[in-house]
Amino acid sequence: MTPARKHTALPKAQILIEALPWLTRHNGKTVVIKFGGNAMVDDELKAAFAQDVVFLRQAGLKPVVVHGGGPQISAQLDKQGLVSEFKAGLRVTTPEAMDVVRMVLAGQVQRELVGLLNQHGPLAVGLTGEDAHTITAVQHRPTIDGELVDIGRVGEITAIDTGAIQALLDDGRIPVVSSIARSADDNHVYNVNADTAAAALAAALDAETLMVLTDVEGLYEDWPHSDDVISRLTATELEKLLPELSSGMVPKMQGCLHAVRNGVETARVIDGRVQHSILLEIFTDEGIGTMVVPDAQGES
Ligand SMILES: Nc1ncnc2c1ncn2[C@@H]1O[C@H](COP(=O)(O)OP(=O)(O)O)[C@@H](O)[C@H]1O
Ligand SMILES: CC(=O)N[C@@H](CCC(=O)OP(=O)(O)O)C(=O)O
Repeated sequence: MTPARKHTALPKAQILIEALPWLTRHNGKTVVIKFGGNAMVDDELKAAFAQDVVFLRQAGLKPVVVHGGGPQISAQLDKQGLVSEFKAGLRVTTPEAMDVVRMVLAGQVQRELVGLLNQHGPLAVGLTGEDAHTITAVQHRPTIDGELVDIGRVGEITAIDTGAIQALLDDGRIPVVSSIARSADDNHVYNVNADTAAAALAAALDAETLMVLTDVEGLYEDWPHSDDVISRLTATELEKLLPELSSGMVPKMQGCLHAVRNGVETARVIDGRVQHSILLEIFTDEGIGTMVVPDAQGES
């Protein structure tokens, strides 16, 4: 090897070797990654996301992707002249809107991500929560100002069957899940918030990590007045903060709390607009977003 090649090879080898403790720690572990619709900013970012997920798979982890698509659904509803309204952070979903939600999530967003992942080999398989009874739900009726409100075909998860996802993982595949659920009697399909679906899947799969990629750096301490990110908080600290949160952060942080209270070791909210944020989060010390951890033993 010429001295010049040695010069460039050494730093590369050092970078690889620095990842060794993380590779060892995460080997064989399941990681649920939620890719938010707002984080799917452009084609380059989506391609980088696919590379990261494939990298995790080739490094011996078991990634499961759950994707969102809120802005993409809103754009399609708009195009079809259907009104789009959110109550308690959830989309009011009429039967016509449900058709659009299903078409956009399963037919467009999921297909695109599966296609990007499969540019690296026959790895990704798409499914919705309807497939193999993966996600079962009942109609969700949120309480707003003390009253139960009907927001249409929005689902509250009652059961998760991890069989199909587990079989795909055992076969070395990367499941890509759309957040649509079925009712137990199979007469209805439901629109489920993708953060909620990702958290429920992470808990049911006994995942090591839930990673939520969004369009902010993490959970801001005093949003929208300051951009100080809370880098780490325990389940109890997060629980106290929940009533103060608004809009898209509510299902995200509720999901993180559910995950760490149900066996997931860490739940993280990170900036999906930063290329390769997943790799930084998993393989380095430079965690860049908000990390939620279970309470220390004896604390609650
Ligand atoms: N405390 C907070 N910290 C950060 N973002 C917040 C906070 N409270 C509300 N938000 C809003 O939540 C949004 C992220 O949620 P959402 O729009 O549902 O994204 P996604 O499509 O990734 O699920 C942010 O863009 C921000 O506008
Ligand atoms: C019930 C409900 O609100 N469902 C969401 C499902 C998609 C989603 O959650 O996408 P993001 O993660 O990109 O926000 C919706 O209809 O927008």
